[in-house]
Amino acid sequence: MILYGSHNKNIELFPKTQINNHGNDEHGGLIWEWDPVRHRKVAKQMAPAFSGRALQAKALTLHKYVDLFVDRMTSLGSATRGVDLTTWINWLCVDMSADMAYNREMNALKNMEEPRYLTLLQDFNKAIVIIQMFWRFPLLVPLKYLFLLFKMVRSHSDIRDHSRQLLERRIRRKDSVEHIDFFEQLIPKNREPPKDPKEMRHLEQVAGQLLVAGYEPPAMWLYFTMYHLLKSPEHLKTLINEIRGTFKSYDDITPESAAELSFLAACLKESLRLTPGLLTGLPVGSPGAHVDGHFIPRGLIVNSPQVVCQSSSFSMARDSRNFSDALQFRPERWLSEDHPLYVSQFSNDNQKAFQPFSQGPRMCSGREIAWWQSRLFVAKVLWKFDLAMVSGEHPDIDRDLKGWGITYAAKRIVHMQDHAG
Ligand code: HEM
Repeated sequence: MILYGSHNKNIELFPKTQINNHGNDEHGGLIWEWDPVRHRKVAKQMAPAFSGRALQAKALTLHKYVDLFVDRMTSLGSATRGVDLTTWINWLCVDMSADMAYNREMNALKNMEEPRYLTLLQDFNKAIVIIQMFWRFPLLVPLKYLFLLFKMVRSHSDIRDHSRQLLERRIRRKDSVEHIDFFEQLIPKNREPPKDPKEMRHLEQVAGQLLVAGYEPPAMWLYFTMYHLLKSPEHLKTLINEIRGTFKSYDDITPESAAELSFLAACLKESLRLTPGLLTGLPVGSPGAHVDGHFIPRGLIVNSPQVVCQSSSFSMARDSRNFSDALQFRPERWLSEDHPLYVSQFSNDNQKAFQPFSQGPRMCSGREIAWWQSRLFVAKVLWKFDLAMVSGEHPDIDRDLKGWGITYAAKRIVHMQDHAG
C-alpha cells in the first residue's frame, strides 16, 4: 500500500492530518479539509472547473498576463541593474491565479506594485511554520496564540474583510464576468452570498485556497526553471534553439503548440524534480496499515487519532537511489529513446519517485493548467529574450533558498534583452 494513492471510492485511507491546516475554522474548505468524506464532496463539486472545456476558457487569461509580463520586460529588462525575476514572476503568477480563481484583479503587473495581499501572504508563509510546529508539539499550543496575536492578527483580519467583499461581489455578478473562473462551480444558484456565516466562511476558504494553490507553486516552478537554465547555459541554448526553431512568430505560441516541444517539457520536469513546490511534505495519519511492507500502527495524538507519516517529494527526487546524477539539472533524463539527445545513463531512473502533484484523491486538480501556464511562459519569454545573470550575481539555490511554510526563493537579478532588438 502507498500513503497517498490508497483509497476506497476516492476516499483516502490515510486521511490528511491537521498539521497542514493553517486556519482556526471548524472545517478546512478544500485543501485543508481533514475529513475525507467532506473533502470528497467539495472536490467533486469543484471537478468540472478543471475539465478540458474549463481549461480552454482560461487560455486568453494566460496569454493576457504572460504578454503583459513580456511587455514589462521589453521596457525594463535590459537596464544595467537588470530585473528581480523573483518579484516579477510572483506578480505575474498572483495576477493569473486571482483572475482564474474568482475573476479577482490584483493588477500587480499593471500597476507595477506589490499587492498588499501578496505581502501579507508572504508573512503568513512564515507563520505557517509556527502553526505546523504547534500541531506537532501540542503542549506548546498556548504560545501559538501569543505569537499570532503579536505578529499578524490585525493585518490578517483586514485582508480577510477585503477578500470577503470582493468575493461577495463576485457571487452577485452574473453575465458580467470576463471569463469562467474556478469559483463558478461553488456559486449559489440565487447568486446571493449565503446568510449563514459558516457557509460563507466555507466559500471564502475555498476561494482563498484556490488563489494560493494556483499562485505559489507555479511561481516557484517558473523561476526555478529560469534559474536552472541560467546556471546551465548548454541546456538553455538547446531549449532556445528548439523554441525559436519551431515558432516563426511570437503569436504562434500557445499552450497547445508549446506542448509539442519535448525538450521544453523535459526542462520543466527536471526543474520540478530538483526544486518541487513542497518542501515540508504532506502529513497523513495511519489507520493501522502496511506501507511498503512496514506496519504503521494507529496511535493517539491530540486532534488526530493516528500515527503521522509522510514522504517528502524533495528527498525522494534528490536521492541517488532513485535518480542518476540526482543533484544535477539533467533534462535529458526525461527524453524518450528516439530523441537525439537521449542518454542511456538515465534509463534506470525510478520515475515513479517523481510525484510533485501528489497522488490519489488529494492529487493536484490544477496540474494541467499549471503545465499550460509554464509552457506558455517559458516558450514566450525565451522566444523573445536572451537572458543573462547580471554580472556579480552568483545565486545558488542550495545555499540561498529560504524554505518557509511554502518555499520562498532567494532573489535573482536577470538581464532580459530582446534578442531581435
Ligand atoms: C507547479 C505547479 C503545482 C504544483 C507542484 C502543485 C502541487 C500540488 C500538491 C502537492 C497538492 C496536494 C496538496 C495536499 O494534499 O495537501 C495540490 C493540490 C491542489 N492543487 Fe496544486 N499544484 C500546482 C499548481 C496548481 C494550480 C495552478 C492550481 C489551480 C488552482 C492548483 C490547484 C490545486 C487544488 C485545488 C488542490 C487541492 C486538490 C484536492 O484536495 O482535491 N494547483 N497541488
